Amino acid sequence: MNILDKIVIDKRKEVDLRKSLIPIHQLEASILFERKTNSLVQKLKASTSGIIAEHKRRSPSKSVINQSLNVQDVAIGYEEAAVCGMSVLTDGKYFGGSLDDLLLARASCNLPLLRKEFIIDTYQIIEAKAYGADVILLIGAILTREEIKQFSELAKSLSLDVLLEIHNEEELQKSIMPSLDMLGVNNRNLKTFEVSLETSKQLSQIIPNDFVKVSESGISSVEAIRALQAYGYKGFLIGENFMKTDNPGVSATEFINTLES
Ligand SMILES: O=C(O)c1ccccc1NCC(=O)[C@H](O)[C@H](O)COP(=O)(O)O
Repeated sequence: MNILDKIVIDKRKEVDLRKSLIPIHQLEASILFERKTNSLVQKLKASTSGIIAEHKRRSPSKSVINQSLNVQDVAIGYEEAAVCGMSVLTDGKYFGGSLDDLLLARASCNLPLLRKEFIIDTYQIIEAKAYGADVILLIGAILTREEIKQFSELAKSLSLDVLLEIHNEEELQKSIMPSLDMLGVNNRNLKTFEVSLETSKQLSQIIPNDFVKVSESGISSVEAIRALQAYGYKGFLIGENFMKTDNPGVSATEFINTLES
């Protein structure tokens, strides 16, 4: 069983519990649910750097990355760095995140916020909007085509952007549909945890140009971004490289300054 299978088994239990504690109508009545969202895809299209900076305390591949920072400071730092958007991991068991992290990030910055989660139920999309997200992630490896359609259409009806993540051609062919905004190629092999930017380079040729292309995971240098830009990538999701430092905002600022110089 790979790590995604394990995560999904736990996630189903977690979502069932959350549903029994907070009914959907309560989420829909929250102040944030009605707010106007901020589009990540528009920011990426207009940007020369395309950085989506992640808040990530730990992960299955790296265990501890940084447990000593608070999410508000990280969000403020990323906004000062002028990143295009912030990704907030909300999974607790494997990544040490929470929906409170999303709420605190929302209260601390005006960046487009991606709820980085293993979405397996429409309930989590309603939650994403109610806790301040502008974008949801859908993972091709854990969803059927019917689920991707249902989930992405619900997200669009709530004015949320949709980032669909793939690891290979099969997931891409299964998932392509007009209700997606961005196609993200994850460079991390979830069986071995090895990262290879070749995955993004190889899959770029078969991603239709209607979608903004995002490269995810294992990006730690400006040279890597320049190489990926040549393959049509407009977005770059970076977690560990910023979060392993004492000040992720400063690290992102230096990175973007180098990239744009
Ligand atoms: O990061 C992991 O170990 C991981 C394991 C299993 C499923 C997902 C995982 N990561 C989620 C992500 O997509 C990354 O946090 C994101 O792309 C940033 O990656 P990085 O820059 O390498 O921290």
